[in-house]
Amino acid sequence: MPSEALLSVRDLRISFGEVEAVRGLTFDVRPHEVFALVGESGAGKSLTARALLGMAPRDATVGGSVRLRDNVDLAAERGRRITLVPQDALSALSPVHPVGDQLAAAVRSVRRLSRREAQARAVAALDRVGIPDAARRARAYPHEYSGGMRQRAVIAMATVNEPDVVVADEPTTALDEERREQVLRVLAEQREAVGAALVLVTHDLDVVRDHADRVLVMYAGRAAELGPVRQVLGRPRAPYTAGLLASLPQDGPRRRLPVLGGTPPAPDALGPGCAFAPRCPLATDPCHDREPALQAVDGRLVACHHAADVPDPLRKFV
Ligand SMILES: Nc1ncnc2c1ncn2[C@@H]1O[C@H](COP(=O)(O)OP(=O)(O)OP(=O)(O)O)[C@@H](O)[C@H]1O
Repeated sequence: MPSEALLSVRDLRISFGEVEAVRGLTFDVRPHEVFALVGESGAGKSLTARALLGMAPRDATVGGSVRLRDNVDLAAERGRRITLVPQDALSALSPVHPVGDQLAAAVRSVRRLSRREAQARAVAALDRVGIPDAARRARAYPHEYSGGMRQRAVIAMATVNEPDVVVADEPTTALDEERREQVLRVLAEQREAVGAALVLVTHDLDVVRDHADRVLVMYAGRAAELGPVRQVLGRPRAPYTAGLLASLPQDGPRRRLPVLGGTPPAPDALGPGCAFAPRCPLATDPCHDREPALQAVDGRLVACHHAADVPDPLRKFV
């Protein structure tokens, strides 16, 4: 896998007034990889994902930098070299235009093509994502699509212009389990077909394990652990990652053990120490006093004073 970064994020900070919700993230997204952002609700995943597209909320102050290779302007490349698959497909589609017209408009926004040519590309894109009878369905409106079909249409929209990076923000949250798998499969197929990298935002470690190459585990707006999925999930070095892993079902997809007690802190209630310390079984005095820096341990980066002591999660934390 080429190591030159496609997208470089340096010391990304996103704040609302005095409150910092994303607190200094640094990472690269490499060509063709699937890079997962994982963490509990409120960790800052969506804010980070949006910042990658230059789409932070209006009232947010954004510090640090996000750069695409070649140093091009992110906002200008949104929809072209970097695209979004949002959580809620309806929000990405206009209710007043047929789906095919919306795709054709996306095509014509970056290529000089006739309406007919763009429409043909739109139908082909819908066909590729598995919309049955695509030529007819292209003339239908979003409300005439099922939830799974809408999400696939949004994937078609995000990949039709063959971007370098697709950012998918919890693309399957609104779907039932069967459709979830279908949509993830379609997303993987389309990403491969156009040769894009994928930034996949999820709170689900099963999805990370099955679909991602590298993972950034976020906690309270910071990186807890960052590295190849096999290393990070195979032998976590951040107690937070270990706790998340131990919460995975042991004998069936529906059972989640309540291993990680407590809830993440609100961004306006952080103390001087490690944000995870109040929930961490390994926490000692230094953890409450000073935030750990990211350090390289065992082929990944970890922010933990006890990175070297984190036990096998499934023995110790359950
Ligand atoms: N517009 C906003 N104004 C103020 N605070 C915000 C705003 N948007 C997000 N936040 C805060 O920033 C933090 C991170 O939010 P974000 O949506 O990125 O979390 P997340 O990890 O994506 O969670 P979820 O899985 O629930 O979507 C949260 O505490 C949230 O309350």
